[in-house]
Amino acid sequence: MTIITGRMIVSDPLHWCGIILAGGQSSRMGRNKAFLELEGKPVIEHVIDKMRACTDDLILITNDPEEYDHLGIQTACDVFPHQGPLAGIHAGMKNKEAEGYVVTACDTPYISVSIYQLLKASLVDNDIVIPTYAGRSHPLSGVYRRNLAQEIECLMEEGKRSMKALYEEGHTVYMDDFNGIDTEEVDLHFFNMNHPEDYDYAKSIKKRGKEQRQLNVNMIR
Ligand SMILES: Nc1nc2c(ncn2[C@@H]2O[C@H](COP(=O)(O)OP(=O)(O)OP(=O)(O)O)[C@@H](O)[C@H]2O)c(=O)[nH]1
Repeated sequence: MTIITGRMIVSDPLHWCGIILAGGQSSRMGRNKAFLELEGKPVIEHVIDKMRACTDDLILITNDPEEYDHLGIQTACDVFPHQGPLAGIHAGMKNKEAEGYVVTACDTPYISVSIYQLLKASLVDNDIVIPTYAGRSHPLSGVYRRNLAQEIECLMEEGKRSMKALYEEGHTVYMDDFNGIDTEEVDLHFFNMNHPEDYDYAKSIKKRGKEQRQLNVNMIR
């Protein structure tokens, strides 16, 4: 894949697959978060569009694949159902061959292609690159190397579901400097929707003018 940065075009040696995690319960939202409408289309379509712009291939991991048929992208089910996001990453790696994986949740309408490009560029000498923001690490916005697939399978078999357990299995680095990316774009990248109020907030973001927007950090993961 070719990456266009602010100043130059660089050739990316890795083949990248995007893994969209959509196997959760959406219990706090009370309905499937992926299909909430924002700006005339469901959140999942916003996510797919952004992921297409920074990967060579895509897979969506859900336990209800028929619901996503009409989107025209490959889907697969968790091999370890209802075990959380790490199981979704496992299923993505199992079903799609790639050298690097870009992960996202299905409830993040405003993810930033530029942030993912920075994370990808940092994977070269590492196995995992995790962004940190507002004092927290965000593994569901991370990038991962294929060589972790076996370790993830072992963790799942041992019933270890924590993303942090995975960090110890490879060379993990954290990124908190988003190098020239607009602060609002960074804020929005880490915005996700868990509760109906988060959805209301998401709808209000684009209605308000840029200068009036004040992202409520408490609403971020
Ligand atoms: N494939 C897969 N994805 C999951 C699983 N659990 C959560 N996710 C996804 O991970 C992301 C973050 O999930 P959460 O918001 O923490 O959990 P959720 O189950 O979607 O929502 P709640 O039921 O309200 O906790 C979402 O995109 C979920 O769809 C799982 O077991 N398998």
